[in-house]
Amino acid sequence: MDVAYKRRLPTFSSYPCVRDHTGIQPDRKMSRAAERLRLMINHLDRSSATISAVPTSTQTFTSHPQTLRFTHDTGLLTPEQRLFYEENGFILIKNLVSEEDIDKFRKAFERICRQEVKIPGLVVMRDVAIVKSEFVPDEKAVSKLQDFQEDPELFQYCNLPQILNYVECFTGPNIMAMHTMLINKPPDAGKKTSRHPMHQDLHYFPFRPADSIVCAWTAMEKVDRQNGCLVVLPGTHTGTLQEHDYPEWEGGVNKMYHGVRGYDPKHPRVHLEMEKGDTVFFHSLLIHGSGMNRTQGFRKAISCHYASADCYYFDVKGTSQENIENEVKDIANRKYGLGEMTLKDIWALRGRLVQGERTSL
Ligand SMILES: CC(C)CC(=O)SCCNC(=O)CCNC(=O)[C@H](O)C(C)(C)COP(=O)(O)OP(=O)(O)OC[C@H]1O[C@@H](n2cnc3c(N)ncnc32)[C@H](O)[C@@H]1OP(=O)(O)O
Ligand SMILES: Nc1ncnc2c1ncn2[C@@H]1O[C@H](COP(=O)(O)OP(=O)(O)OP(=O)(O)O)[C@@H](O)[C@H]1O
Ligand SMILES: O=C(O)CCC(=O)C(=O)O
Ligand SMILES: [Fe+2]
Ligand SMILES: [Mg+2]
Repeated sequence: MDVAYKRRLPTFSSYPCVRDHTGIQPDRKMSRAAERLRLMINHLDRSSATISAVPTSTQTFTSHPQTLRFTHDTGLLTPEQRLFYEENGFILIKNLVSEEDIDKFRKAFERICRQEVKIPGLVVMRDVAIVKSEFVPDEKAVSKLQDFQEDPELFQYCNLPQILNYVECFTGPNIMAMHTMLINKPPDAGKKTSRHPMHQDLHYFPFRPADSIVCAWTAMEKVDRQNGCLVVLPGTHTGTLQEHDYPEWEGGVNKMYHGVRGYDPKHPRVHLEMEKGDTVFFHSLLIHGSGMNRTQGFRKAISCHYASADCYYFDVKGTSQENIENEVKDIANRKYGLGEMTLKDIWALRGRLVQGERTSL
């Protein structure tokens, strides 16, 4: 862990993830402070939980009221886990997706790469470093799949009950799967194009509120600093959406891989090293990216962005998101001849209800 981040951490001694920054040990013994917090939270109203005292250490309590703004009480998250997400904007759950499921997703991915199946709406991306070379129908040519909502096997990921149980803690009970990806980060070809610049996913979404949008990202194999694990800037979910643009990287940047403008590489960051099946849930404003893949393997992860079905669309014209909208529109026009379709129509067609009622999105 970065030393700078360690210094920033609160002194709350039972703070989850402090020591290994990789996850919660659900069976870790709760401290007295956390137990008191749990009792307090139990007395609170579900939707507008307000706690009148928050432990800043095992001994002392501040008198400042704090609102639990980012999490819902569904009975699943422990008080420590809720506080962790509230403060950091992400939470890592170990061993959430089974080996069998992941192997099934991997096989489905390979069939798509070999072009044995054709999935409507699916986007197959190649890394910018190899995009001009001859195409071979092999997983080595594919850096990412996007929009697999019409693939019955891959889409099972978005419906996994153990994932949805966590998602509900951030979105509430009506849940839409809005955006799906299988990322196959290739071995870096020497130009660092396998990196994903630091960004906020909200930049891509024409719907709100930001607090009701969460990403589930599951490692399909061991991911570490060597093969380019996720890198997050803890606490940045409490800020606002920043301007995004292509980073000025000598070796080139992948299409639509915008990064936050003026990214400060000295900002404290946390590398999320994960085992196969571990899953991180993170807020749509959390600044994150991933480093280059220094191995010869293709680093695989599967993810879904969920939003509360109660979210609403808005017109991004005149906002910082206009640049990405123009790129998306350009591509959609070239591919499908967009015609009268708006960005909102495209998202509404792509989104799938996975729990509860489709109230708005
Ligand atoms: C929260 C979430 C949304 C965050 C993110 O996912 S950030 C990244 C989002 N990225 C995307 O949505 C990218 C989606 N990708 C795509 O739509 C496609 O892969 C395309 C970039 C349009 C390429 O489509 P494809 O069917 O392969 O079309 P073509 O082979 O005719 O290529 C069209 C022009 O695009 C270029 N291209 C293809 N792949 C890349 C690349 N990786 N980086 C940079 N440029 C690329 C390609 O060279 C071609 O350019 P020209 O020859 O027309 O100049
Ligand atoms: N100018 C930039 N704009 C946006 N994001 C950037 C910029 N420079 C680097 N990043 C991102 O910062 C993160 C860390 O970059 P780096 O290449 O150092 O990753 P790393 O290899 O995981 O770290 P390390 O080399 O310390 O192991 C990556 O997500 C990278 O894409
Ligand atoms: O898997 C990764 O490298 C991160 C991908 C990501 O953050 C994204 O596509 O939005
Ligand atoms: Fe992202
Ligand atoms: Mg580095």
